[in-house]
Amino acid sequence: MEKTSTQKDNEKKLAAAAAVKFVQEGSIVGLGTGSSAFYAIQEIAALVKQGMQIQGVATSEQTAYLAESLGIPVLGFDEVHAIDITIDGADEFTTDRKLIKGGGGALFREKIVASMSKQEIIIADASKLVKQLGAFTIPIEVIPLATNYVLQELKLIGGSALLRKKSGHLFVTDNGNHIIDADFGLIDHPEALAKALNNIDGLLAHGIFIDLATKVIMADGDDVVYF
Ligand SMILES: O=C[C@H](O)[C@H](O)[C@H](O)COP(=O)(O)O
Repeated sequence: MEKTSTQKDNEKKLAAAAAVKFVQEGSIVGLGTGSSAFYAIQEIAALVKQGMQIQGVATSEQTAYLAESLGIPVLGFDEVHAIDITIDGADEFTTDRKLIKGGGGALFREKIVASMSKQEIIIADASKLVKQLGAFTIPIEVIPLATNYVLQELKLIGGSALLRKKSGHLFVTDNGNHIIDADFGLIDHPEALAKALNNIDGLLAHGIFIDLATKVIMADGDDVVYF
């Protein structure tokens, strides 16, 4: 039976609390984007209130605003060279920690932050666990002038692709770009697809994350499972 949104929220909260236990005094912490990361940010803010020295790096403008409003000092990308630990969500993950991210359109900054992080912890409710990636379409950030070219190239490699809209207008990312949601069906070879996508000019980033997550923490009911 499909869990209610309250049950899913409880799982997100539980996973977030488990992840925040890995945050240490003096850390630079990557702050994810989305409804799961929201709970981690609340927990991190509570640590800051208790006097723990933590500085954040935000994966989106929305997260930067939330973190600052909760009292977490936020550093700019130009102020950091490495991030100790990042806590972020995902749209899908497999037990070998391959992910699809970017449902909220924050994938580019999320990928940069993940790449800069010594530990990238993904938190998720149990609905995000899949045997094979691809039921969730792959978000792709595209430089606006290259949109038609990238749409054509995606078709050539077998994807059906749609430009994301929000309230009737093209979705614009924090970086001033657009998002294409590409459907390749269930993905047999995520590494090969990630490589093919990386080769398309004008495609800034895609939501397949491989070899970036060092841990996935999933809550299923009251149980916390580590991958
Ligand atoms: O762009 C958004 C991010 O990749 C999110 O981490 C992802 O969409 C999961 O979000 P949520 O925790 O709200 O399901």
